[in-house]
Amino acid sequence: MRYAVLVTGPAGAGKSTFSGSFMTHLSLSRRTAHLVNLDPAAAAASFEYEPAIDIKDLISLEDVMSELDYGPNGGLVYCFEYLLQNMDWLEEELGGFDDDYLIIDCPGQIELYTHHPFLPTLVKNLGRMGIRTCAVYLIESQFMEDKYKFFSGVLSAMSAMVNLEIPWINVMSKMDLVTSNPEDPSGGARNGIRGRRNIGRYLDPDPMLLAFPQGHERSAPNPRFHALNQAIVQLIEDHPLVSFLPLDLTSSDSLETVVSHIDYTMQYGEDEEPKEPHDLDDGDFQDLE
Ligand SMILES: Nc1nc2c(ncn2[C@@H]2O[C@H](COP(=O)(O)OP(=O)(O)OP(=O)(O)O)[C@@H](O)[C@H]2O)c(=O)[nH]1
Repeated sequence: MRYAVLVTGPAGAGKSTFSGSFMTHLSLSRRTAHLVNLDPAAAAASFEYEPAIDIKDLISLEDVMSELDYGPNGGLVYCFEYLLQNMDWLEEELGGFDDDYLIIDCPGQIELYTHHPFLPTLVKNLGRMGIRTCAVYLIESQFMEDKYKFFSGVLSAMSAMVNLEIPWINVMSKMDLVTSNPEDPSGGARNGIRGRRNIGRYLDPDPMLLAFPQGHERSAPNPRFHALNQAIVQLIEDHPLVSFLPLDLTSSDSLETVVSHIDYTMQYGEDEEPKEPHDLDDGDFQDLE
């Protein structure tokens, strides 16, 4: 069985940084992992590890824009259409990786997750190739600075989950930016981000945050939107699909927790055969001593 984790989320959410830390974590746990870059616009410098498979070897956004005169968004759509027409390329590239973990770093254009058919089609193709896939959807902790921005993040996560229909984990990234002082009377507002004492209402989104606007946090929304806000509250209450795992990359325990959830969600290792003694190398015996 092969496993793939799609690392998704809006631009700048920390997908490439998380993918790099995830790679390091798996390698320290003596697990074989490979990075796959699915962003045709990604700069080589954005990767901590060189991708084993890179969509830019098939097609790059830069070439599409210069040769076909597309803009960046139309160009990205063209690149994904091209990828889907050339799945044999991906299949061939993936052919050499048996029994491995693939970390697929995706582009940050939100429309790719919410309404384009590309990722669902890609996931179907990965399934056909015997690759079990789950998605990690990152939004960054700065979303909690503004509850309207935060709920827009919750709704886009929900929409992406419904569009992809695969095992799914939502992650609140960059938690190192959130103040850790529970006694802070401003709730961390002085630092621009709410303190940890309020975090629970965001990690497990409390729709009531939206229902009763607090005038001092931000100017109250236009009354014309009250009914809309109520409807969103109702939607989130009736369908509590989204909750977030906090990710603080300065803490190895935090990363370990997120990786354990990913393993569990993908049922990683359930189909592995027990190792025969002759499959073990010297290092394995040292570990057992
Ligand atoms: N403080 C902090 N900064 C982070 C963390 N993760 C990423 N960043 C910073 O956030 C910025 C964006 O990070 P990336 O990993 O490139 O984000 P991305 O989602 O891959 O970006 P796109 O591919 O452009 O969508 C960079 O400046 C990172 O250094 C984190 O856990 N904590």
